[in-house]
Parts: sequence; structure tokens; C-alpha cells
Amino acid sequence: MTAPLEWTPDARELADLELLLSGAFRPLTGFMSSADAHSVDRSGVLADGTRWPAPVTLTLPDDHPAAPGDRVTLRDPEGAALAVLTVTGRSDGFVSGPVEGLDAPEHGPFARLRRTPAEVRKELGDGREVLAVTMRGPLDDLDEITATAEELGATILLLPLAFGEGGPAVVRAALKARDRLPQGTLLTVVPLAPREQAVDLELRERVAEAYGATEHLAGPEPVSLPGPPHRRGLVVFLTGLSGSGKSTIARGLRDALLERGSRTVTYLDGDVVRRLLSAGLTFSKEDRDLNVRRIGFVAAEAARHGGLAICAPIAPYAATREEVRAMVEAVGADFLLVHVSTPLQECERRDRKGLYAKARAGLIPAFTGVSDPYEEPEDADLEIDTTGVSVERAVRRILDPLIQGGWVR
Ligand SMILES: Nc1ncnc2c1ncn2[C@@H]1O[C@H](COP(=O)(O)OS(=O)(=O)O)[C@@H](OP(=O)(O)O)[C@H]1O
Ligand SMILES: Nc1ncnc2c1ncn2[C@@H]1O[C@H](COP(=O)(O)OP(=O)(O)O)[C@@H](O)[C@H]1O
Repeated sequence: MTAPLEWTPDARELADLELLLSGAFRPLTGFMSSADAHSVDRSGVLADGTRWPAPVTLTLPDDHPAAPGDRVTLRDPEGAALAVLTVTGRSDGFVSGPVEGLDAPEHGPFARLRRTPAEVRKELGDGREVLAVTMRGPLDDLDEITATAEELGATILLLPLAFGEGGPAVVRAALKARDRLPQGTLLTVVPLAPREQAVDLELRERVAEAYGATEHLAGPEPVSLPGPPHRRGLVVFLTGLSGSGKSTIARGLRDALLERGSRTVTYLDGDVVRRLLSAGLTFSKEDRDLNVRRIGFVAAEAARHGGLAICAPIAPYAATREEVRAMVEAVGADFLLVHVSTPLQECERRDRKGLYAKARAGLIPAFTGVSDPYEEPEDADLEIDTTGVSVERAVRRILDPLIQGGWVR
């Protein structure tokens, strides 16, 4: 018997899945084919001519075995089975097909405030004028909303579009607004991930209609207040060959930061990571990628709460480093990629642990720089070649811009 097929979509895809299942994306009942997605992108209509503003797609890696006719269980990151996708097609990295919801218990902040369009429409009753207000941030003019609703003789329906880190704050703003709007104002949380502006607006309108809106008002765009750099999370990620100086610089930076005392510091030492977090992993491409992702995950968790994390793995693959950057930026933190670019020749001359000699002798297979690849970063924020440079100077090359940029006081 073959293993049951399953997949964990990313946060945006899961948000779309919830809207597909609730009927908020009607007439859509599943993830789009690449033909539909391209057609929507090009001309705002599905391949069959139905108007629809935005692609709603699910990406599946090429090595996932799902094929047309298969049923794939879609799970959330904690493993709860949310839905089953019946595959109708795969192309351009997308998997398409209708989705059926499973009875997964709802959780997450303000889950109790999520209702389906059908439930909301039932509560609103037939033939009523409904002014839906979609919001991604606080509403700045409640009087105007009240006046518009009075003019239309409409019930107000607040639709906080809660997605990602800022989601709960939008719901709190909507609850506050409801207290100051006319009695009978309804509120339901909609997990609609933002799109590019014009598309976002049209999609908001379509979703509002599904909830029974006869008129739609888009709340103001949220003013993004990321907070001052010294309170923002930061990940300093050093990458480079073995012996290039990553750990030495990372430790020097950690010590300098602790001496200044203005920030909490998490140092993910490479050896400690390999001994604990990544114990048992090898140096195959898959295991290196997993190791680097794990490091990125922990660093992003520290940064999510405003911490400063320093990590220093070889991290030889560009795509995996990019994934880590995205993970960190997704929690609202900054990411500084430092390429410790000390050339192989100098690393090999140092050969502190005698590993290069062993690698050359064929005793260590797949050794980075000798018999395994290192993809030079093209997106490094800083580059440091430590050849003939003191450790203090190398540390200052990172510390100075951190101070100048306001990350460190
Ligand atoms: N095959 C092979 N290739 C490269 N490095 C090897 C290998 N085998 C063992 N080592 C030792 O492991 C250290 C690198 O581990 P990392 O976790 O940083 O590597 S990776 O990011 O997962 O590629 C690296 O330590 P550093 O010298 O601190 O970089 C090596 O000492
Ligand atoms: N400017 C410098 N910065 C960092 N390391 C340096 C520098 N100059 C010489 N070194 C030496 O290079 C070696 C780097 O080793 P290490 O920090 O363990 O590298 P990696 O963590 O990249 O494998 C150490 O022996 C260190 O003393």
C-alpha cells in the first residue's frame, strides 16, 4: 500500500484554503490551475471567462508524488488535517483541484469571531442593505462610516482582514470600532492575505459580497510602524567556508554586544547546533539545508520577540539562505547576511582543525570548497575577507553599521 498523500501549505495558502472552504471565495471551490492563474493575472478572468481578480494557487514541490485523481490531505503546520484536495492537474509548480473541509477544531487568536459567509448572511436576513467595511488597520473616521450607513439605511458589517503577525491587532481595532458604531453592527474575522493594491481592493470587494455586502468601503491602508531599529528583531547571519572566520567573528560580535548591554543576544554556535538541534544530520545537501533551516527557525523565533540572533553556519546554498531571510522578515525582523569571503586558499592555509588536509586526502567526503559546492552570495549585506585582518577589525566591520543603523546603541 502506498503512503497517504499529504501536504502542509504555507501561511498564505492556508489563509486562502480557509476562504475557499468557507465560501468566501465563491464561485471558487478549489485551488486554480496554472491556466486559470495566468488568465486571471493577465485579464482578470478565469480561463472560462468568469471574472475573478486574483490567483488562488497552491504550490507543490516537483518531487511530491501527487497526480491527477489523487486525494491529498492538507495539514496545518501543527499537523491538524484541515481539508482534502482532489488533484485535477499539476503544472508550473501548481497543483489544482477542489477542496473539501475536514472537521478540524478551530484555533488561533480570535478564532471564535470567524463565521462563514452563509452564517453571516443568515444573521443579516434577506433584502437588507449591508455596508461592509474591510480593514487591515485602525479605521480613522467612524463618523463617516456611521453617516454613510444611515444614508443607505444599511447595517454595518466590519470585516477585519486578519493575516500574519499583525492579525490580532486588526481584530482588536475592529472590536474597538464596533463599540463606537451603531448598535447592530456585525463583525466577523476574515483571514484574507494581502495582494498587490488594485487586486487586493477588488478581492476585498468580492469577499465582502460573499458575506452579503451591498456596499463596500475599504478602510485605510495600515500605517506600518515597524518600531525603531533598536527594538526590532535582528538576525546577523554569517556564511562562508570552513575556517573563514565565521565563529571567531560571531563570538567577538556577541561579546561586544554583551559588553554594550543594550540588546539581548542569542548566539547559535555552529558546533552546539550540530551537537543538539541538528544531532544526527550529515553533510548531504538535504541535511545541510535542514540544518540551516532549523538554525533560521530558531533565530527567527528569537527575533520575533525583538531579540538579536547571531548564527554562523557554512550555509552553502543560496536558495536556503534566501528561505531563512524570508522566514526572518516574515516575523517583522531584519536580516543581515554577512559573507565571510576569506578565500579557500587562506582557509586551507589556516586549517585549524586539520579538516582540509583530511578532505584532500579523501578522508572526509563532500567537504565544502574541496569536494562540495559553496554558492557565493549575491545578496550579501556585508562582505568580509579576513585575510590579514585582525579579529577586532573584522568584528567592527559588522558592529559599526549596526550602531550607525540604530540597531545597537
Ligand atoms: N563535509 C563537510 N563539509 C563542511 N564542513 C564539515 C564537513 N564535515 C565536517 N565539517 C565541519 O562542520 C562544520 C560545518 O557545519 P555547518 O553546520 O556550519 O555546515 S552547513 O551549514 O550545514 O553546511 C565545519 O565547521 P566550521 O569550520 O566551523 O565551518 C567543519 O568543521
Ligand atoms: N580577522 C579574522 N577574523 C576571524 N578569524 C580570523 C581572523 N584572522 C585570523 N583568524 C583565524 O581564522 C580561524 C577561523 O576559524 P573559525 O572562526 O573557526 O572559522 P569558521 O567558523 O568559519 O570555520 C581562527 O583560527 C581565527 O583565529
